[in-house]
Amino acid sequence: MFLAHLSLTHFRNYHRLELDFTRRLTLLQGHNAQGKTNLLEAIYFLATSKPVHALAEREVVDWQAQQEPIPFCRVAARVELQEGERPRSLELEIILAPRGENGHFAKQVKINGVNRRSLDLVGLMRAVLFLPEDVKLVDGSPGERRRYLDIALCQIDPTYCRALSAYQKVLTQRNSLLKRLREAPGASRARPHDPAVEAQLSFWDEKLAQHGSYVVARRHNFILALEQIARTRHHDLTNGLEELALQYVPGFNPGHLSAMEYELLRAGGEPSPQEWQAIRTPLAPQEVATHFLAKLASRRSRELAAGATLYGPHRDDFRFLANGRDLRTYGSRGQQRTAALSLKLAEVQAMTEATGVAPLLLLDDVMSELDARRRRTLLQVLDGVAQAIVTTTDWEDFTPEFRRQAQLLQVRNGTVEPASAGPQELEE
Ligand SMILES: Nc1ncnc2c1ncn2[C@@H]1O[C@H](COP(=O)(O)OP(=O)(O)OP(=O)(O)O)[C@@H](O)[C@H]1O
Repeated sequence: MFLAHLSLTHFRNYHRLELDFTRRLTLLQGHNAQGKTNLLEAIYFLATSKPVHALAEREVVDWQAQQEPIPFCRVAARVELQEGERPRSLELEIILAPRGENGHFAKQVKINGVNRRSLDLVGLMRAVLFLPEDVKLVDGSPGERRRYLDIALCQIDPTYCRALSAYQKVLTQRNSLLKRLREAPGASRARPHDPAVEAQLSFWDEKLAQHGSYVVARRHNFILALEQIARTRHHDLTNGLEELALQYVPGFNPGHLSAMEYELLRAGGEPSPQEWQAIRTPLAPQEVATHFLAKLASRRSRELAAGATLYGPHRDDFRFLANGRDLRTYGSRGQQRTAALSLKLAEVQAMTEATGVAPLLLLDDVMSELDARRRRTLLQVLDGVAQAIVTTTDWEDFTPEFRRQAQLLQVRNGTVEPASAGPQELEE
């Protein structure tokens, strides 16, 4: 995968940008608030069709352009998806509703000039993005971690993307049915045994289990694959001091654990080697579906009383453990950041193994937070990636050797120029 050209119009602080990428490694230098993150965000937006921050879609349109009668922004790229393949053009536009009609926008996707759905864009130009705030993956809410898994898996597996979207629709329908039933007069006494109610709920249970079981099995198996790679990365980054483990905590027991093992997992207890073995058993969707349906059937009264779906992948989470301790609770800021970086580096390899094509790696200001050893290890890792675009405020964060190999660009107030006067060492 090679991103050859990027074109931006009215994207955040880029009024207009045409930029060629000429090398495997690109280093973008700029002072604070010049547009380095925005440029990476634009590339990631095109790869995933999702803004970096949930619900931020309309915010990406340049503030100045928002004064125009029909404000819009456009991100386009020319990409070689496979080596030797003809480059494809990908294009994403956000068009805001005319002023006064607040909140509405349209999203338009074109692939090779032809209108397509947003979903068709996902998985073409695959990318992995690391931002300083990714520490939230470790210490933030479960929703942040689920969003991370969904974006990563959608880029790898279109079936996952469809199952997830179907699951979310079914969940909304099922929730509104449960809410209606709870609010109906005499609900708590009569409803659970009403055959019409039973039939309706069974219908939605089937659908929920059908789509949700694929989501659960895929998330579980993906975390197992990520863990294997992340453990090595983390071992290298921490000079062998920390052993990283990832622990998927599904919203119900999908069948690979005993009731006690599952309770221990949810409570965050320290598993024994045998329990770890059980936790790391791969899952098949059919097996998960059976357990999901049984859970829903046995908890029907509870869900009717709550008026909402209480079990399923919308309640999933996962944990980062270093030497057996949960980093969310016990990790220092630096430990949490390193664990998030290990995860992202693992994602690059997992994605390459799953699809046969290496994704684009986007690293925002990654060096400033790492100690000298971690920086050296990261540079070694970058040596092996297919294409990486990396930002920095300071050239000196990167070795002269790295800078010699990289395309050097300077970002200044929404413009990008080749770095004319390179750093001193390079001129020697
Ligand atoms: N929709 C928008 N329209 C115009 N400008 C925007 C928009 N959104 C953000 N900006 C501005 O873009 C500028 C550059 O932001 P960006 O996060 O890319 O900086 P950066 O170069 O990565 O800086 P730092 O090194 O501080 O992280 C900021 O001043 C920000 O206020």
